[in-house]
Amino acid sequence: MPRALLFGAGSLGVPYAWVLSRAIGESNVTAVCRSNFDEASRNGFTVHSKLWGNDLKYKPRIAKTTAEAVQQIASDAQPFFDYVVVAAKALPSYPPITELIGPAVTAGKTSIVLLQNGIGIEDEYAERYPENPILSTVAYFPATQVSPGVVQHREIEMLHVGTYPASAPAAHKDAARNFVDLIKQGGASATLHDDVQRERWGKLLVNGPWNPVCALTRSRDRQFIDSKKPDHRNGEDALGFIRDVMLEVAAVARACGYEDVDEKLVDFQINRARVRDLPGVQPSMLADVLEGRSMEADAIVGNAVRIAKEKGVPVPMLRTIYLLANGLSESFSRDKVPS
Ligand SMILES: NC(=O)C1=CN([C@@H]2O[C@H](COP(=O)(O)OP(=O)(O)OC[C@H]3O[C@@H](n4cnc5c(N)ncnc54)[C@H](OP(=O)(O)O)[C@@H]3O)[C@@H](O)[C@H]2O)C=CC1
Ligand SMILES: CC(C)(CO)C(=O)C(=O)O
Repeated sequence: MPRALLFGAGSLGVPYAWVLSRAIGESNVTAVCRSNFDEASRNGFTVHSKLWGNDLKYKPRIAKTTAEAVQQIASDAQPFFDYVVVAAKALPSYPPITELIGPAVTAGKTSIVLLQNGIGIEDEYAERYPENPILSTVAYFPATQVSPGVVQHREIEMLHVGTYPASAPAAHKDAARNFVDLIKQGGASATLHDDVQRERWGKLLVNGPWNPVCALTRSRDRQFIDSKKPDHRNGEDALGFIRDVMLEVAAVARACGYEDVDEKLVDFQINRARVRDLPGVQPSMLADVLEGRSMEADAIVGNAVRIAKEKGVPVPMLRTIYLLANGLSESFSRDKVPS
């Protein structure tokens, strides 16, 4: 049976590790936990899902570090991990996540699965682990850890999976296919892509504007839409602004060769939020702001602004919300430094 290690046991990681535990058994899943270590060690995890059902409980192995996780399986018949699933936020840290997962990555054997939003996040893993399959994924899965080890999920579940880079060798392509099969065996939806970057850009249409705007306004998506409906006095409307930012992201995607990230896809993505019931979805960056935590400003917005600059695509609105979101995120770290 394959073995999987979860690094980042939070809103997204906990439900996907539940899916993996259904496919390979909870004893073959290990979760590295930080703030929810005590709770997870005592009671395991619980997922409440509008799609999969409430009170879904499971108890994988729990470790404080990847080194401890490796130690726990050292005397087993298969003493290595087939998958290291990274579902921590894509934030700069010291030491970096690429290094923290090191003890659990066996050269040529372990697939590193990036369960993270954003664009341009894979390079550091591909550089550090050139012999390992890097599986880049895009999750449509609105979820929030509501108390330690307990996650609430609503509305939609779909995982898009592909190798990084798209031109990876055949063995890496096989690893991506096997991972998709596991997710499906666990009862969730997954789609394999030859080039998953197109899906990353398609999702960035959503996260690029919604995550920072919801964080900056402390509003869920539908709440922000309702904050300013089209108005005869000044003609401004909140949803129209989001659409304009999405069009900037789409222009960058097209400059990278993804021609079908177009106005039609923008309208599809914008409609998903428009038809939601109040209060709407809480993007992960809003969850961070409400907890006073750093936000993925670079992974989700800054990298797109940088790529736009390289390609000569003007993105004035995206640049503005990037600088504001980055400033807000930095303020949380500043607050933590004793004066
Ligand atoms: N939430 C959502 O609805 C969705 C999120 N995403 C993306 O998924 C990724 C994960 O987001 P999300 O699940 O919301 O984030 P969360 O903050 O809910 O979870 C991240 C987890 O990673 C843990 N972690 C971070 N650093 C370390 C470390 N050094 N050692 C051990 N554990 C660590 C955190 O622990 P601690 O609690 O101690 O900080 C936390 O449990 C992000 O890229 C996000 O953009 C994508 C789609 C939907
Ligand atoms: C917007 C959402 C919830 C979509 O799944 C997401 O990706 C996030 O919270 O970062």
